[in-house]
Amino acid sequence: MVRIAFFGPEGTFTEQAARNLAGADRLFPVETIPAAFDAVRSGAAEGACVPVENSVEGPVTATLDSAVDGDPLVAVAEVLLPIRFSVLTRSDAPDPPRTVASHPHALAQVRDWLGEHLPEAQQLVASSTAGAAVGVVDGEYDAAVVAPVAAEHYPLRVLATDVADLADARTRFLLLRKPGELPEPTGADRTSIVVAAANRTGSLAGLLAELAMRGINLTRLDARPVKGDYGTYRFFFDFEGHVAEPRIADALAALRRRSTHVRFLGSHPRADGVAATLEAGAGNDDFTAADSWVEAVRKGELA
Ligand SMILES: O=C(O)C(=O)Cc1ccccc1
Repeated sequence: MVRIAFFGPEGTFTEQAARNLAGADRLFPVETIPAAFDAVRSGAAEGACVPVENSVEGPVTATLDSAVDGDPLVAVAEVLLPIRFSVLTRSDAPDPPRTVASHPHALAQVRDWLGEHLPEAQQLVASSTAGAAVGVVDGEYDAAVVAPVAAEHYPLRVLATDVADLADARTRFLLLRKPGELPEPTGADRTSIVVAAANRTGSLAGLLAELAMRGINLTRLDARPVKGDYGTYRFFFDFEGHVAEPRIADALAALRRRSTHVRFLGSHPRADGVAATLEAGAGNDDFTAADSWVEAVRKGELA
């Protein structure tokens, strides 16, 4: 049976995302995001579900760092979840709670709500939202900010539901596998890569120009420091399109010529189904026709 590791424990938003992507039967929790990657790398799981970015806090840095730190994995699917929180407490905890714990991305998304409703509670960082719920059960914290589904997993009292500072907060999650057959292009795809840019004038601009010239629309750009090499960065690019399409393949080849450190992180359908923007001359047929023209020139058939 295909087993899918998710960033747990049970009751995280990532579990909800993994259910949407792969069904509920074959999932198992691991404690950290790097452990989810390692489960696939070691063969303990065939896939892993991890959060990658949210609309309030931005990138999930543990996911970006895990994508470059070991053997390559690729994203084959994604899901976008609207994020609203519940706040859970133990029935014998102080009222109001003196401490409230959660994943840092969750705390960032309920800062105003906590300021208004639990202004005295000390905010503590937990490994995940559900990890915070476990901490409340164990008496480590008084309250936890969690995914609504966590209330089904842990014997805790619901203090509040539907909590969110921003009404349309969303998080995007990825399903990762070892490199292999890629998902078919759909016309509404996303490609992800990570590139090491040299520390010299214009090197990032040069990488971006390769995409812009080919009419490729960027959907995300994040920088992460290269550990142990102060002042150097890797750049994570997400852009519209699939590596099976000539403009994307052409751009990847150009990036590869500019930087020997390019890692392909996957081409897969977008969860929001938004079709790729196609500039005039950047379609598959345009590339095929242009290649045929060059071929004819080479053969001396055209001038
Ligand atoms: O901790 C969780 O439940 C996660 O899956 C990570 C996360 C945290 C906050 C919002 C969305 C995802």
